[in-house]
Amino acid sequence: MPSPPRVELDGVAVSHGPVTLLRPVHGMVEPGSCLVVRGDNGSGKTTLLRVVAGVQEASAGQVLVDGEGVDPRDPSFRARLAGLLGPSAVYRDLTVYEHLLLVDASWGGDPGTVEERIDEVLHALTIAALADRFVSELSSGQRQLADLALVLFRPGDLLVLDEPEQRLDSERRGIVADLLRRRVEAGATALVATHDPVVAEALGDAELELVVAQE
Ligand SMILES: Nc1ncnc2c1ncn2[C@@H]1O[C@H](COP(=O)(O)OP(=O)(O)OP(=O)(O)O)[C@@H](O)[C@H]1O
Repeated sequence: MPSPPRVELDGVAVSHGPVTLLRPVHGMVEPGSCLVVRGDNGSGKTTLLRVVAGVQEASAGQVLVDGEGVDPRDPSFRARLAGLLGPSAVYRDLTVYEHLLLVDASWGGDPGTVEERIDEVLHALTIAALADRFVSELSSGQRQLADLALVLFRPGDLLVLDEPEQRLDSERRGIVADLLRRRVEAGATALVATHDPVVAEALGDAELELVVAQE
């Protein structure tokens, strides 16, 4: 298995005309570590994570993953990335279980063990009882847990997670923080934006504090 990636934030900045979304950010996320991204509302956490995941372009600077620029269409980058950037797209008529089957098949998971692995991730996230429910009919917190299951089911070793604790009760926030910590320890590099000090403490090897741009 390749080692987890090193991520370099090399003066990454985003603006739209005169509006600054993200002031220049410099930093390094070491392989197998978790960078927690903090900052007030509007400081650019989501924007930074979107640039790292390749869904938004930087207007200055660049993100380097193992020394290479991010290309969201490159199959090897896509295979590495496991991103939570807002609610996932879902099929109205597929269950939680069926969505996980789809993700696993897309990334070449072993069909012989998939049932067991789905059980495991759903139990770990406390949503085993929801396996046969439509994703589109879950409560907002249940939906967040299902979205996390879809992310964790990808084989990627670059986790880019925007407020994974959003809409979760305090017990489940702890459970999610522990699960993510274990995933990093098993061989992943993570960037996680959070407003939750408990999640930040449990997960972060380092912190990056963003500051709201003054126009
Ligand atoms: N599509 C967009 N067009 C223009 N400005 C945007 C757009 N998306 C975000 N912004 C602006 O960019 C800045 C950073 O937003 P961003 O969502 O990255 O902040 P954040 O730190 O994630 O905030 P929060 O803690 O509220 O989630 C804000 O001033 C926001 O208004």
